[in-house]
Amino acid sequence: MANQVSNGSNHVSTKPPPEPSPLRKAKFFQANMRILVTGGAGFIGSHLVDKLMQNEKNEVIVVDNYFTGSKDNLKQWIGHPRFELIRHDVTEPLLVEVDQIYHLACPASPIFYKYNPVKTIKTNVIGTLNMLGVAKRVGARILLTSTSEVYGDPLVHPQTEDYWGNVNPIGVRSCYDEGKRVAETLMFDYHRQHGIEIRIARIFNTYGPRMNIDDGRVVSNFIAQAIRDEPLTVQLPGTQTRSFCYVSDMVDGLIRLMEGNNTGPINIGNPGEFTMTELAETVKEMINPNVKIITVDNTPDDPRQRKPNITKANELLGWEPKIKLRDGIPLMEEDFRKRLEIPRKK
Ligand SMILES: NC(=O)c1ccc[n+]([C@@H]2O[C@H](COP(=O)([O-])OP(=O)(O)OC[C@H]3O[C@@H](n4cnc5c(N)ncnc54)[C@H](O)[C@@H]3O)[C@@H](O)[C@H]2O)c1
Ligand SMILES: O=c1ccn([C@@H]2O[C@H](COP(=O)(O)OP(=O)(O)O[C@H]3OC[C@@H](O)[C@H](O)[C@H]3O)[C@@H](O)[C@H]2O)c(=O)[nH]1
Repeated sequence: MANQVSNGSNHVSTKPPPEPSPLRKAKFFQANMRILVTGGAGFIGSHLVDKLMQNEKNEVIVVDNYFTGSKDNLKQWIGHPRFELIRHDVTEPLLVEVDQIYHLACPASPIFYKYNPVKTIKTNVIGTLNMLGVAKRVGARILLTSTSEVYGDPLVHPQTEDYWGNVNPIGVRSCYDEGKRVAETLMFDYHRQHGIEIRIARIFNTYGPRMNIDDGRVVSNFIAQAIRDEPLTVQLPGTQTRSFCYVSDMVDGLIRLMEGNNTGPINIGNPGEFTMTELAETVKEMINPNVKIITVDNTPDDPRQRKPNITKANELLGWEPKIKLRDGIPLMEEDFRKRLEIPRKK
């Protein structure tokens, strides 16, 4: 008889195996990895979302309160069947079922994180506790975007991950740097106490297209100033150094860390080190040789030097940055000119 299947016993079934749910054929059901990105409407977050969405097996949920981020950064994904955008503040509890969490939500520019310091520390502490709560409830792996600011004004140079830092606990930057240090502590306590799978990236200064034009960070400031024909404002003394990583390199490093087997903390940054005067001169030379460079007052506790040692990222993740500062600046200039509607002079 057709369709008869014997299982070796006396029982003979005439029924074919059940069809999978018709929902499985729907586009939104094909994902096999659901990923939460907090702060996904921001600068790094939106580039990370772009990369994650390129993989058809990923479904991405962004939560963001739009303090420094914007829906505009995600406009290409809004309405996509594998994408969801939720207006939500991470200081409030969240119930979602996900496999991975990239926890980025936190203002990153010193101007913005100092604007409401109590809110910044709540975001770092309560926000991270809430996201660890999600990870614990659903068994998700969670990656925290910590910062080179956990090294404070570093006395070890370049900075290695085993350096404990030199941080002012009561200064105007503490809401951010101490906030991130507590966030790292919470990550490790949840890991040790509850077995949560954690990943910690210590991100060094990152730049690229989509930064807010008036974000206040140095690369975006200098590029916007050069395009607008305004003096480049080097904060004194100008000899302080930073190391700048292009955003696509950063996103690559974050995904490698999430997918790999190491908890971190791992430095992710570009070791190319520049003084702020050198950066201003480079931007001037590349974008607007007629622009003036002026010096202005600095803010308290500005770190005097910063450069990542990336041996760990290299050995454990096979990662190293590819884009040099001189190759990244023109990519950012193009994006800023488009948004400012100021074309390059012929
Ligand atoms: N860009 C860098 O150079 C750098 C360096 C070190 C660490 N980081 C870290 O990387 C992450 C992303 O930085 P970025 O440069 O993209 O900054 P960003 O300000 O562009 O993005 C942060 C995002 O988080 C959102 N957000 C802030 N508070 C929130 C809250 N309470 N609830 C929900 N959403 C909230 C903002 O609206 C924004 O979309 C941050 O955690 C930052 O500390 C960045
Ligand atoms: O217009 C400006 C702005 C900034 N600066 C200088 O540029 C340097 C870098 O300042 P930024 O504001 O870009 O950034 P910072 O290095 O202070 O903090 C940064 O690094 C670590 C991250 O976690 C933070 O989120 C990020 O903003 C500082 O020495 C600052 O004094 C200028 O010289 N001119």
